[in-house]
Amino acid sequence: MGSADKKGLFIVIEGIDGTGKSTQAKRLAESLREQGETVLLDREPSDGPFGKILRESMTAGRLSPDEELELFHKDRKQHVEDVIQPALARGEHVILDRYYFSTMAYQGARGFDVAELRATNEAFAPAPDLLFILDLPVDKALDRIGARGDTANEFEQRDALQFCRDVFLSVKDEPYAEVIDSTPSLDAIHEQMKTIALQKIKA
Ligand SMILES: Nc1ncnc2c1ncn2[C@@H]1O[C@H](COP(=O)(O)OP(=O)(O)O)[C@@H](O)[C@H]1O
Ligand SMILES: Cc1cn([C@H]2C[C@H](O)[C@@H](COP(=O)(O)OP(=O)(O)O)O2)c(=O)[nH]c1=O
Repeated sequence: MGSADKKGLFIVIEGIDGTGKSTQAKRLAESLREQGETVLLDREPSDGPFGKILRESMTAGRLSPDEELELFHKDRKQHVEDVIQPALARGEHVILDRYYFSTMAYQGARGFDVAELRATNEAFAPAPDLLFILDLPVDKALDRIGARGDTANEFEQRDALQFCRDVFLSVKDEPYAEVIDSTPSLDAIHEQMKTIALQKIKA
């Protein structure tokens, strides 16, 4: 398949659990397709072999930090080479629900150096053209996913999610980053993201 004369737009949506990433990613893909755009909607961990092992580990029992990080990198390398870059080259827009900023956040929360994680990933994973950072106070996000567990777990979970929220916000000054306050309604947020994405596509 030859490459298109214009590369697709690489759009990434990040944020802590419960900020609305999956919901908004689907809505945005639908809206862009209604505008006649060709869109690949995807996620990380991916549906590839390494991503499957990672997803299984989320219910079967978390892997060690080192094993988990290695798998996220293997998953992303394969995902970038086999899925993301070929789609962009065909002129398709890619909307990705989580990317290496989640590695910086969640594996950073497990003790890895955030700047090092960023450098390692950017050595093989292209920066997005547009990064939506969905932002919400941790307690509101937890309410949305009904994840108010027992107090011990909750405090630990809240601390980790606050760390993740701060990591996502740490890249807000990048030219490709847009922080989206995720307090308003689903529809209001969708309209905001659709407007920004269409402006970039038409530019
Ligand atoms: N802006 C919003 N207002 C109210 N509820 C929301 C909003 N965005 C998402 N939700 C709800 O919060 C929950 C988590 O949404 P989801 O898209 O799965 O978040 P994420 O993928 O970031 O974990 C879902 O029940 C969804 O309907
Ligand atoms: C992409 C990525 C996800 N994750 C974590 C975040 C999520 O808790 C988990 C699975 O992602 P996801 O399916 O998006 O979970 P949720 O819908 O609950 O947000 O994987 C990492 O730890 N590192 C990464 O690099």
